[in-house]
Amino acid sequence: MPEESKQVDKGKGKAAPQSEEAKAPEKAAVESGDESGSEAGDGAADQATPGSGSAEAAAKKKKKKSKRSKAKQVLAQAIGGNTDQAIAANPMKAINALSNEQITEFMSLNPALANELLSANGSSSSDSTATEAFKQLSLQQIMTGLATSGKNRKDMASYKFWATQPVPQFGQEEKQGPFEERPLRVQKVEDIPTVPESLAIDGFRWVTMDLTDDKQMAEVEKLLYGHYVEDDEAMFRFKYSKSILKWSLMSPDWKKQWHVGIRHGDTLCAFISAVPVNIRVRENVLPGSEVNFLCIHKKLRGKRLAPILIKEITRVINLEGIWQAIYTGGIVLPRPVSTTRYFHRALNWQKLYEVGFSPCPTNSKPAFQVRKYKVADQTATRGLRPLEAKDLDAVHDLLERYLKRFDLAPVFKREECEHWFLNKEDPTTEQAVWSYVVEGPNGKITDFFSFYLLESSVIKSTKHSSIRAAYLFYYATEIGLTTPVDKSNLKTRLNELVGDALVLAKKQNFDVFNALSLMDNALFLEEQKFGPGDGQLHYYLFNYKANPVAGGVDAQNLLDKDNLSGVGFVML
Ligand SMILES: CCCCCCCCCCCCCC(=O)SCCNC(=O)CCNC(=O)[C@H](O)C(C)(C)COP(=O)(O)OP(=O)(O)OC[C@H]1O[C@@H](n2cnc3c(N)ncnc32)[C@H](O)[C@@H]1OP(=O)(O)O
Repeated sequence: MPEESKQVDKGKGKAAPQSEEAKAPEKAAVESGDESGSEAGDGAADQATPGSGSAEAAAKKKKKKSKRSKAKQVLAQAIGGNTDQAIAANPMKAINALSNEQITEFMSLNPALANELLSANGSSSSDSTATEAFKQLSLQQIMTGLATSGKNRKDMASYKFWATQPVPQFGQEEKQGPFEERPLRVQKVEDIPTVPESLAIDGFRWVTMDLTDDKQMAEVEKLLYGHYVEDDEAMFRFKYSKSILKWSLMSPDWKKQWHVGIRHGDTLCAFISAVPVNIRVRENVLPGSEVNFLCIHKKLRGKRLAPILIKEITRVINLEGIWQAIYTGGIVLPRPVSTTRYFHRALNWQKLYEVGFSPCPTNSKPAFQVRKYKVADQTATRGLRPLEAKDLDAVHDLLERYLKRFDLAPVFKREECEHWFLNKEDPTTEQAVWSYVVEGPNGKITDFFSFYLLESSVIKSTKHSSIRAAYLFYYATEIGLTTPVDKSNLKTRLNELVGDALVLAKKQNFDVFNALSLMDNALFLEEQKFGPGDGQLHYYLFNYKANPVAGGVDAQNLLDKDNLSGVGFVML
């Protein structure tokens, strides 16, 4: 495994320092085996579960069983007596009886039971150190683990809100191969309430944010700046500037009503948003929405405000006659349609090291790491240049054809391509997106790629206040469009293009280049020195039951270079 495997993943919902999994994938694979024993698998991870029914599977099952009973022994030792009865009688006591070491051991031996205990603990959690440590471990496991394979999720009864929503539920997986994909709930606009659910808490009120008003945009920026997604150790937090927010939240046909806030007095303390997008799931195109920027002020966490916000954004979207949505998250909810993994490529290794983002591998030295991540001074692809307005028709056409390679992808109109990819020179706003095309000798656009800026605040460093991260956005190349596709040629071309993207990002002073395991990325991530992060990004569809889509990683969470990914949707 690459030595940068300890790198903390700062992707959305991301998390704990990983390392063990990356250093010893075999070990992680065993530990992540389905402890429940009863479920044949759920969701996306079903795609690659070899060996079931074989002697190998029987041996695995036996090993799991023995781990499960070992885990119970740990618990039995701590609380004494009959473990099952003791847990049932008092789950809190069972948790509190474990020392931190025992918790660690228990978590690794039996994450499923650990999560069961945590769920049983529910909202009545006390502040005891053991419980907190346990909870922390469990959440890390949830956020970094192989979610859809069954153990890093709560049991369905604990998803009190999500159990009521039109999303595929855990425990109701189809075992019989591909099924007909369809909406889960059919409604009429006239049945949708025209007013929001009452907040019923003194001093709180619903607001529609007017993001054309600079002051209100600044309020959203401030809320996210202080309270949006952080890593587990609270070292980094996503930092969306006003110009990036404007780019994200005001795409073609955006609707003011879909920028929903809650105020306490005058203060904006919660937010959720959506923009319209056509979502293609295999052959069906759904007029849909992309939901993002769900954020609740830290002081209001754990009060079940998130379900209220989600219901409200659903209502305002439904009022437009739109019934489906796509959203992503680092946490496991019922039920991902796909699970992708974050990868990171250092561009300014020294800075990433100084802020604690990239550790120096034990067998290496900082100087070596700096050298390792040095990129060329100049790009190498002939005909490569920044995207211009005159290229938009060609890029629209090329991207449309390329995205057809994937099972889950947006269907962009030309004006959406313009919005998402064309940088409008404006000295008063920060540039959000960088796009490049390759123009052949005959003037034909043969390739296109883009990346966008997302900074993270560095919360605990005195030396640096933020990390400038480039995120790989959409790309397309004619070389991927031959019939049949020549994978080896595609791999060579993507390596050339992404190699140049790294050079361009470095010139723009980015510190790190991030990408997920989606699209055809498995063809270049390792070659371009991207290291696996510890975060996963789960893709969800609201009110649509779809067969799993390959996320570009296999059952061991390793890049799946053979099957690549069916995800062609890049979310901000
Ligand atoms: C057709 C139109 C449909 C439109 C809607 C489509 C769905 C859109 C869905 C939203 C897509 C958003 C995409 C993004 O923006 S992902 C980014 C999410 N934001 C952050 O991580 C920022 C920092 N964190 C926070 O602000 C809070 O912790 C949040 C707001 C995340 C939860 O606040 P809090 O910690 O105070 O929790 P609660 O007590 O109020 O509520 C607990 C309930 O909320 C469920 N929960 C927790 N986190 C998430 C999450 N990320 N997606 C969906 N549900 C989530 C949780 O399972 C539990 O339900 P259940 O387990 O009991 O069932």
